[in-house]
Amino acid sequence: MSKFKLPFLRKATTLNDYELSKENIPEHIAIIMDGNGRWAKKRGLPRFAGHREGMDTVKKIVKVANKYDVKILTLYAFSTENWKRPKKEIDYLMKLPMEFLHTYLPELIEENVRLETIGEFEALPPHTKQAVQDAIEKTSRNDGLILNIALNYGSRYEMTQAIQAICKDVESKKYTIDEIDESALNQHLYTHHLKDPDLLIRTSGELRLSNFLLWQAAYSELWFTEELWPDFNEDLFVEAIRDYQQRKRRFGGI
Ligand SMILES: Cc1cc(N2CCCCCC2)n2ncc(-c3ccc(F)cc3)c2n1
Repeated sequence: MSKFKLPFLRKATTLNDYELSKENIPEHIAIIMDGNGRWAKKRGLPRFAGHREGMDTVKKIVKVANKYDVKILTLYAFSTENWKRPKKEIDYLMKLPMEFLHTYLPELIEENVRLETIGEFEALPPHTKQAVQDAIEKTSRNDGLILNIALNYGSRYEMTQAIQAICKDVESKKYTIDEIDESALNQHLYTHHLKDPDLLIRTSGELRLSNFLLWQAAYSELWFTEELWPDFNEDLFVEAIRDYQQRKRRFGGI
């Protein structure tokens, strides 16, 4: 059960006791899928066993997001900081996209899911790029859930790249310094075509954003759970949405 249960809420025997209001489903949910290594360690398994179990949870949660009519699901699969991990682990992780898509692309197509990615795609290994690019093309005409995978993604890098692009635009007189506003920065982010996340979930009890969507999550509702990503499930997903629906969203107003 999540660590941050809202005390005034009626105690539910099961999450199914709560009706989710259909009209207030968060359009964009972003998830930091944390706790895979700890999941494996708790079971005396190698870390890659946690990543593999975590990949199965991705498949489950994509289905659940579709079931509750979420429009965009952004998943933090590999950060720019993850290159510091042991080579063996990186090599394993860089094969997961191919493995996921080899078994699950037909189902993504069947479920009308459109695959997208954010991050420095070109720096990924050729086999990873090939598998993902192929799946992006094969799902590009789908108009259902957008499954947006953050691969080699880092928010600070994303923002510095955007600032450099804006500086070049000013140098080339595309616009003046006074015309630089929030939308100018938005337009240069990987997520320029997506609405900001309404709800950001992080598993495994860590209470940090870890360089994920730092600009985009400025007004996102944050929801944390002690559960490790491989143990994340539909009940927790529904609990996060129900908590989101209970909160007043003010966007800085009163
Ligand atoms: C690098 C990496 C790691 C990865 N993990 C499993 C989930 C837990 C977090 C880390 C490990 N998963 N899970 C799915 C993908 C994926 C990537 C691209 C794509 F088009 C479709 C699926 C993935 N990619």
